[in-house]
Amino acid sequence: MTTPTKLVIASRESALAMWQAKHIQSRLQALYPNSTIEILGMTTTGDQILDTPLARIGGKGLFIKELEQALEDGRADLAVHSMKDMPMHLPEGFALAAIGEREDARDAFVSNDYSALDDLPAGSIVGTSSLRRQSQLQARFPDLKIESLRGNLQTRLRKLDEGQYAAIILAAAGLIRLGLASRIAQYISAEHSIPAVGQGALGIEIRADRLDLLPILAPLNHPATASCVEAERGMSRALSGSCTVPLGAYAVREGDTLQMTGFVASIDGRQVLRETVSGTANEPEALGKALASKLIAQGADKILAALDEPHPK
Ligand SMILES: NCc1[nH]cc(CCC(=O)O)c1CC(=O)O
Repeated sequence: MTTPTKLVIASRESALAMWQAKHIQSRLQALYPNSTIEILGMTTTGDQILDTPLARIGGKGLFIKELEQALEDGRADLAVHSMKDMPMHLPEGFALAAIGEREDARDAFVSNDYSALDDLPAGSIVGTSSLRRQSQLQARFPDLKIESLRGNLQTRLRKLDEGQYAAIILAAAGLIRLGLASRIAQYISAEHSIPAVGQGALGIEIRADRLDLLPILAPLNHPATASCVEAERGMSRALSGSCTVPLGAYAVREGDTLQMTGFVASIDGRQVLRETVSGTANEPEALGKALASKLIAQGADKILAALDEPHPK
């Protein structure tokens, strides 16, 4: 392997994306002290459309397309993403070079007035644009009112502080990384709110033909996290999941074994299917598929098909 003279990291410009890019920059700088490691910040379509629920604007690809363009043009060598924002199938010509160690994967309850979900009075307005969070929350608390909440982390916190919501639900990982863990009133257990596929993990994307980068980036891969996230993505792929369907999966690795829970729900949370599997960490994708098959046997395909039918508004 030749040590690179220069590496350019493409990143979105939100505070969290920049934290993630700088984290990878300092890891690379420590590995390759004689190289120049730069960050190329850019705005994506997903950052610009802030008033529409993600499920309606077509999902995850919107946050990564401009970064992939920079990889394509050679303006950047690698792009850093939250694995949660990565589509289940990368566009032709791109590949994941590494998956970094997972931060806390749980969802967080953030409120200025209440210290736990159980304390919210009936009718309270909770902000989230995630169908996954919405369906799991409504299943437990049918009397809460869910309202859309978009924007980067800072924007979402500001909207909470302005009083539009009694509480909001965010990924704990983002808050922790930005030094905002003190805003978390309650960590919601993965039992109660199964996290999004890949939540809390970072992905390093490259152009598929840049084989030269594989050995350079390999030390950034965290094998235990990678097997968990590949298993979760395997389930989602088998159910053709995107952020337009209420679905989640969470795998934990112990030794050579993965233990994994997944769910599929109707948006109102009235139907929630949940299954658990465990198996070898060597074949994570297959384990994810096995979990999907168990969910399909329970009727997951019918729930997902119903989501495709036109519904009001
Ligand atoms: N969808 C936006 C997004 N992408 C990644 C994170 C959080 C950090 C992570 O999962 O790595 C967030 C914010 C959130 O869900 O609150």
